[in-house]
Amino acid sequence: MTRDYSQFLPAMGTPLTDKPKRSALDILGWQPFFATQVDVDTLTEKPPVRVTEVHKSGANVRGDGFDGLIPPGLEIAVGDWLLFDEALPTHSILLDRKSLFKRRAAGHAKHYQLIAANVDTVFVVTSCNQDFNVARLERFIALAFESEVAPVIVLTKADLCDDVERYVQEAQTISDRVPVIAIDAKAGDVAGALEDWCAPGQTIAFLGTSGVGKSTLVNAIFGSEQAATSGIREDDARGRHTTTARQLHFTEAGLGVLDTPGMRELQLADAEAGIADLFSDVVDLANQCKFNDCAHDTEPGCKVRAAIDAGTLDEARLERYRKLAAEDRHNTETLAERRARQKDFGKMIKTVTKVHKGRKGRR
Ligand SMILES: Nc1nc2c(ncn2[C@@H]2O[C@H](COP(=O)(O)OP(=O)(O)OP(=O)(O)O)[C@@H](O)[C@H]2O)c(=O)[nH]1
Ligand SMILES: [Zn+2]
Repeated sequence: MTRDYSQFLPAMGTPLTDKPKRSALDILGWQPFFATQVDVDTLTEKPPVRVTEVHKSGANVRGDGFDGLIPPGLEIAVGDWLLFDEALPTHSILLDRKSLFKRRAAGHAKHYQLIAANVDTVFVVTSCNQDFNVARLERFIALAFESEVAPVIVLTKADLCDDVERYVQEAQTISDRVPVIAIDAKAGDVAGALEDWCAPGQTIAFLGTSGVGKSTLVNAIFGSEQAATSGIREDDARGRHTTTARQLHFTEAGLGVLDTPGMRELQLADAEAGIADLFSDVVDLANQCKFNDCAHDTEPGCKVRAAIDAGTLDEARLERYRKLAAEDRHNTETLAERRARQKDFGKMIKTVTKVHKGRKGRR
């Protein structure tokens, strides 16, 4: 008997070691973090779906063999995972988020707009030119830390710069937890440079000011697929208005790419933990100062000053930390809180003036 071994042999042109096939859910970014929140019975009853678009009129969700709209009513962000209740979609269960970008809603109340959930990596993009600004990079990185998303600094336009290494080195001083990549986003090997963070099942997003090359990077990642993707968006195949939609696109391999206008307007607010995380060296020193309310100015026993004098802490960095923390406090305060503080301050001034006058009178 002659057995047919051909099935064990690689077909022409395919690699010898075929990678295991990924499930539809894996390709949508299903990870152990989510799987451990569900038991098998629930999984079959309420299959997981990922939110790929959020509109005023509802959300688009995708799962294994499912791609459709659900009505509004759930507090969800693009990137969220739901245990889908097909009969009563608004009774779907929201799974715990790995990460969340949110934004202060307009108005005065402490209300948030959810921008994107379950992003794994955010590329903080700037260029090797006058756009490069350490304080701005720190702002974006503090935001990423606050949102529990791992940041990577991408320096574009390396092809137009004579001294790329200087930019790379300066970016590397920001945090030893943030990798730095310099690249020509237009003609370089973008997929290769970013591959460590772009495995199938991962979800990525981009932060950066206008013109630094975010779209160029996204186009490079999608390659020839992009034409089809943007074609659907522009034609608005389902007859909906999609310009302000928050969308999550997937490459054929299963990399989730978040393309949402809101990401570009992210403010620094409620980012105290993220800032403390990025400047943990300064915070640690400040905690060792002799006085709890040390202003790190001329106080005796100030560890921050001592570090500056010893050359282990950069004075400019301390100043940037102060500014960032102040910006965060300012944005975090509601208008009512600000008024109350100003009123308190006004009262204090009055009291101080009174006391002062009283003292004068006694003399
Ligand atoms: N030479 C060169 N040009 C680049 C590079 N990256 C981006 N560009 C160019 O810079 C311009 C702006 O790039 P975009 O990708 O549109 O920038 P963006 O960050 O998406 O800008 P917004 O959409 O306004 O937020 C385009 O003309 C790109 O071709 C690069 O690495 N090298
Ligand atoms: Zn101090």
